[in-house]
Amino acid sequence: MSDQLRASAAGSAEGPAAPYDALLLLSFGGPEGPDDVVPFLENVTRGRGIPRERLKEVGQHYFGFGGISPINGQNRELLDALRKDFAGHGLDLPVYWGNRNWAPYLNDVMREMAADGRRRIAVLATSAYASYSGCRQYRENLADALALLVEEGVAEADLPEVDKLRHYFNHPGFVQPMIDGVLASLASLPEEVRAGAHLAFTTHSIPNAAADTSGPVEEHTAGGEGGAYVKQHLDVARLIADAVRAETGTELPWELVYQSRSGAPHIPWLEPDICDHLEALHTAGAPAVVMVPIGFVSDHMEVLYDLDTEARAKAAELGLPIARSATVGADPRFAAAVRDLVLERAAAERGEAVERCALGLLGASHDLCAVGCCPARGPRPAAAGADSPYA
Ligand SMILES: CC1=C(CCC(=O)O)c2cc3nc(cc4[nH]c(cc5[nH]c(cc1n2)c(C)c5CCC(=O)O)c(CCC(=O)O)c4C)C(CCC(=O)O)=C3C
Ligand SMILES: [Fe+2]
Repeated sequence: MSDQLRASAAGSAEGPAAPYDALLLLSFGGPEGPDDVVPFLENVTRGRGIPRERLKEVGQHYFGFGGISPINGQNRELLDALRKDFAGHGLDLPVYWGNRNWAPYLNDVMREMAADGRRRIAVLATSAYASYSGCRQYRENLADALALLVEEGVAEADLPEVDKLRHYFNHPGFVQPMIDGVLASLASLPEEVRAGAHLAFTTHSIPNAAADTSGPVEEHTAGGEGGAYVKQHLDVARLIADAVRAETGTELPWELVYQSRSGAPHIPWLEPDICDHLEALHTAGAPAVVMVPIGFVSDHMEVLYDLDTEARAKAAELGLPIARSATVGADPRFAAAVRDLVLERAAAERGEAVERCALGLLGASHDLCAVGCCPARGPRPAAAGADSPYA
């Protein structure tokens, strides 16, 4: 693009989202057909030390659904919802979408945004909580994409600046749709078991060591207690359980459990697993269970296979009535929450005082990840944090 074009595009950041001139939806990506499955899994697990057996097994989960992960379609729906919401509120902010592990790849979208003259990009990751996989790894992906642009000849001074929006696990636009989902799931259970149903809040298991070092250094723990990752999930679980009690007048027992464990068997990951939990609940005489996938933003493969296929089969085997509540997906309240996060951060970056919307006990999460937040196993550059090599 000519310098003149770049200058006029760069000057376009005015209005309530200034200094931002674009929003990037940054996600995981997933295969869209049988031929994509193996290369996708290779992208995901490169250098991550996942046993072959586990990969074969996960490949079968995808092949069972025709090799198609629902995640890309769900992100397209979220893109539509965001564009509708922005347009409906007079917010003139282009929305781009890029993934870590599958097309449209982040690297390509970053190149496109730079060519379009975007200079200051707000980034929304499709992960609501702190963890290496859900936060720092995305920041590393952003740094890699910027490094690639430099390799391709873009001057460092011309690189777009990227800011990752704060964790939104406790934003009402994320929590409220899940509360409604749990109420709907409860209503779907046979009436005679409803009042005694357990709420099984579930999220992705991660290695205990990664959980312990999740979030800012001051929140790190030792011995598998779980750091910010577990603390944030417990806050959301409590919020939803309290709201359900307020709505139904019944206090339902609840637990936070885990799913989708990967890695080598000798390395400890967060437990208990949802299937073991269902068995324990059944043995203890629980009449029914609602699985609440608070760890996920949409009903992607982890939800479709690990909960809707595997855990449901376990419950059927036990004769345990079960329901699974919806993730936020493209709920308009979530789209509105994203707009709120963009405007909040924009105002903060302009140096204005901001009111930050957050439920629960933890308060709004930080804007900028400090040095040592969710550390990687080895040193790798990460953008959009205090340790970023970029401006
Ligand atoms: C915390 C977390 C989230 C939630 C936050 C977020 O959403 O980001 C998440 C999401 C997702 N995980 C996904 C898929 C996979 N995750 C894997 C492996 C791993 N996930 C991990 C963690 C997380 N993962 C970890 C610590 C590993 C071990 C390898 C490593 O240390 O990196 C593997 C390899 C095979 C396996 O072993 O399972 C696959 C295929 C998909 C796409 C689903 C679809 O296609 O619909 C999504 C949204
Ligand atoms: Fe994963």
